[in-house]
Amino acid sequence: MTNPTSAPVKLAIVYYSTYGTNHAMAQVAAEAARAAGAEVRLLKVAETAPQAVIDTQDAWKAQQERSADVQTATPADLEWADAYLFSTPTRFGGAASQVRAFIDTLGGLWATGKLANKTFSAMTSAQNPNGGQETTLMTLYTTAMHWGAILVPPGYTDPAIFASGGNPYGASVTAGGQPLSDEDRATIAHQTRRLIEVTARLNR
Ligand SMILES: Cc1cc2nc3c(=O)[nH]c(=O)nc-3n(C[C@H](O)[C@H](O)[C@H](O)COP(=O)(O)O)c2cc1C
Repeated sequence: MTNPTSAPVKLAIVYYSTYGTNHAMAQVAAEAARAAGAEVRLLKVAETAPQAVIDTQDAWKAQQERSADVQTATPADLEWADAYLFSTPTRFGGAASQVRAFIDTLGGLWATGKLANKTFSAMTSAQNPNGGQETTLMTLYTTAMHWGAILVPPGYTDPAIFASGGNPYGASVTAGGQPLSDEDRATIAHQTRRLIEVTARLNR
């Protein structure tokens, strides 16, 4: 557990979600992080798809409305935080371009060393159980290494990971429009608590 006498860990949860899966994953993480004593900013990245395209899909439009009140991530949020948890749909084996577009705004922070020594963990979802979750997570961890981040993947540090597909790189939901399973929720909560705990130790 985190040390109650130290300052709370500041966690930025940064996600993109077209249909709601990664939004739900981010919400589970936020709940777990707050329960672990962290100060949390739950942040979506800006949409980059044209509204005319979004309007052709009811499910995409519905998710846009559900997340209307969620703050949009800015570089200042990453400067504020000392821990980052990213969550993105898998797109052809990589992160959604909306997430990459946000990452591409971070050059200034990187150049001034403001992304260094932050902790970093990542989650994803894909339509298929072997649809590229691991490669997506690796692309995000590769980016975090360029920042000088301290990677905090879950590994096999909790039985919940085995029950939800056994991905040691990060929570990986098989997305079919269904609500998150209890197993997925437990894995996300564990990954988040571990990120908070490791960050708290570093902060001490
Ligand atoms: C352009 C595009 C590419 C995708 N590529 C993959 C893929 O490579 N493998 C896979 O299993 N699912 C793929 N999917 C399905 C998404 O991963 C799935 O819709 C997403 O995980 C749902 O997350 P969300 O509800 O947060 O949007 C793709 C979807 C889109 C729109």
